[in-house]
Amino acid sequence: QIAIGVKKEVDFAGWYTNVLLKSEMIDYYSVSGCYILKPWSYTIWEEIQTWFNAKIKELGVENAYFPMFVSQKVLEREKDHIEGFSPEVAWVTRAGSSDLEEPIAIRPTSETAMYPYYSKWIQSYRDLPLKLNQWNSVVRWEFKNPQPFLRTREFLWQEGHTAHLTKAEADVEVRQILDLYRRVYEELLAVPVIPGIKSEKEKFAGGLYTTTIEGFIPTSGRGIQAATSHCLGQNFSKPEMFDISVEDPNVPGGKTYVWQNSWGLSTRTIGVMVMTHGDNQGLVLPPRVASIQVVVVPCGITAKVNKQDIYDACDNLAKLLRVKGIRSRADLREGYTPGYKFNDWEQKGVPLRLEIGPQDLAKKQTLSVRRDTGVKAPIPLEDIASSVHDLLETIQSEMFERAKEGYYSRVKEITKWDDVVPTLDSKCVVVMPWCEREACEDDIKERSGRASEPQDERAPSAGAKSLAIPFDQSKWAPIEQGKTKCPACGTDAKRWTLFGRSY
Ligand SMILES: O=C1CCCN[C@@H]1CCCn1cnc2cc(F)c(F)cc2c1=O
Ligand SMILES: [Mg+2]
Repeated sequence: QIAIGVKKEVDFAGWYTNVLLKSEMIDYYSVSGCYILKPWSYTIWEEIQTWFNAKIKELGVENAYFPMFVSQKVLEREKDHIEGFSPEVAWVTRAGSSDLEEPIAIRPTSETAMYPYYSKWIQSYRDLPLKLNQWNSVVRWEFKNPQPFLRTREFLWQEGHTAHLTKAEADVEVRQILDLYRRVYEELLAVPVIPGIKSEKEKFAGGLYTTTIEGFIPTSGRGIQAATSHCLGQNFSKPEMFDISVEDPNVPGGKTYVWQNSWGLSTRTIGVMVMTHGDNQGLVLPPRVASIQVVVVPCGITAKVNKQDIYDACDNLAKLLRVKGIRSRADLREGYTPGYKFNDWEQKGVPLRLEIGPQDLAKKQTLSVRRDTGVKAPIPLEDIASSVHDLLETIQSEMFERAKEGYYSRVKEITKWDDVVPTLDSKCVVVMPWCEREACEDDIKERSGRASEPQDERAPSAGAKSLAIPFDQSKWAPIEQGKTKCPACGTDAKRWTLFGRSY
């Protein structure tokens, strides 16, 4: 079987779907914009779920499940919350041959499904904080061209919805969750992200503020929103919305509306990981989430050697590693050459291959081959489990270091407008001292839409939008309030802000 067939840097979109198909992560599905998640990708989602579930339960979050159907009058409770989104809402209008009395929406997110019941359940401040999460799928009938994991009409995610007595409590939790999201990317997927706050234009309009972790795909030079954690303020608890209030413990007879957060992380995680680490041989999996971390392959089988000895050695090695908690398999398939097997497992992104041939057996060693760098090194079978464990740790951290370099080397500090479009056209993101005025952001999007040199009209490069105002401003020179000017509009700059083309 040929390798991926297209090169990552030549045809990124084609490379991406080929990698997903040849590694058996997905299969296409008969409804457009939907994909089948096969075990090779679903096991990654399970790994993320296991880790994240344990962490949110430490924060006192409990899992629950709300129905996927939302009645029209509930979904459209607050016109302005929903109006921008209504084209994406999918509706059930018929059952069998009979039309429904009134259409029922399939949840695109669950605020409107959940909050009428938050109102019913939360009566006293003793009922706070209420912290529920659900693992489910949501449907958004997007019309932009779909991309597996990144933009699909149904996707898996978790959505957390919490209610607090005070803003201070809500503010703390927003950041606790955002940091868990950062850790999912950086510690499990070896993908670097930049945490920050969204601009007024980019935030969730129904909320008070949106915090985000921003990823970056060097091959396309585009930013990508990796996960979000919103403070909704009292926007959804106020009387004209869902009326979620408790008697105020500090004001006798007083009533206070609860402060809410909502936060989400989706299977977009998997797409970002594939794009970040994949190469022209296919998928490259971070060991931490690989369902098979080590594959052991018998080599050098000829008529002259005792095949069974080699097979037994491979089988025993794989078993020994499994006993030590390393997810390993021996590939003892008959009728396939070692080379065929190498290619197979390289396409599937298995982080480490161990070869055993007659010479290896004689020298009591195995030849290790790293998927991320291709580096080969003999390892003594003595103490093999701890050697392999250490090597997998090294692979994980070096994948992360390389991805960090790929991201941060493409974040360009800009203080003059003329450098913005050329920076975007060179597949980098801009970080600039920005005024944070919404009119300025609209202007930047407009002015950065046209590339600096005439481009193929069919694919005019989309304008830049603000990605995040990083929480950590210490990476750049302090902005002198009242002195440093916004390169786009010349008014006083407030904070360094990331701008870029994005998914
Ligand atoms: O982003 C999150 C995290 C998890 C919980 N929800 C929040 C806000 C979701 C914002 N959003 C995002 N997309 C939507 C699409 C729709 F079709 C629709 F009716 C509503 C929405 C919508 O409210
Ligand atoms: Mg959307």
